[in-house]
Amino acid sequence: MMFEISQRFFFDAAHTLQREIEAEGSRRVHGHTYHAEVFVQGEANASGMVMDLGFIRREVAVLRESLDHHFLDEVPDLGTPTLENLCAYIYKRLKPILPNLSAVTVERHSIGDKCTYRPAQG
Ligand SMILES: Nc1nc2c(c(=O)[nH]1)N=C([C@H](O)[C@H](O)COP(=O)(O)OP(=O)(O)OP(=O)(O)O)CN2
Ligand SMILES: [Zn+2]
Repeated sequence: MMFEISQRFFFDAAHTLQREIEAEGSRRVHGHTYHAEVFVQGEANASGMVMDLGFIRREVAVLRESLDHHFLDEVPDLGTPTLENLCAYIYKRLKPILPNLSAVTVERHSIGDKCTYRPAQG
């Protein structure tokens, strides 16, 4: 049987964003609380687990340090601090440690924005 387990976390960070609409506030330095979730797929092993969620939580905590209370415009390898690039950044950081990482979501609850990155199969 195939399962998908996940771990949620949040981080607070500042950024600027150049936009064609609603541009004024976005281009000034401002902050958000981002809510992220990482998903790992697989069969359950002899212990009845796809993977110990404690292991995922530990790796997420290390990754979180690179984002929480940071100015996202200056985070190396992130690029323009959009939800899309945050998903890609988290995926690229965790994939080598979590080979069965199947998706990453990042959202801003305050405004209802959400992005999901799920790599193409194959
Ligand atoms: N495809 C995307 N579109 C937009 C993104 C994105 O990441 N990907 N991001 C934004 C803005 O950052 C988002 O709408 C928030 O706007 P912002 O000016 O940063 O803040 P607000 O004051 O509008 O929201 P609060 O969270 O209430 O502060 C737009 N499009
Ligand atoms: Zn913003």
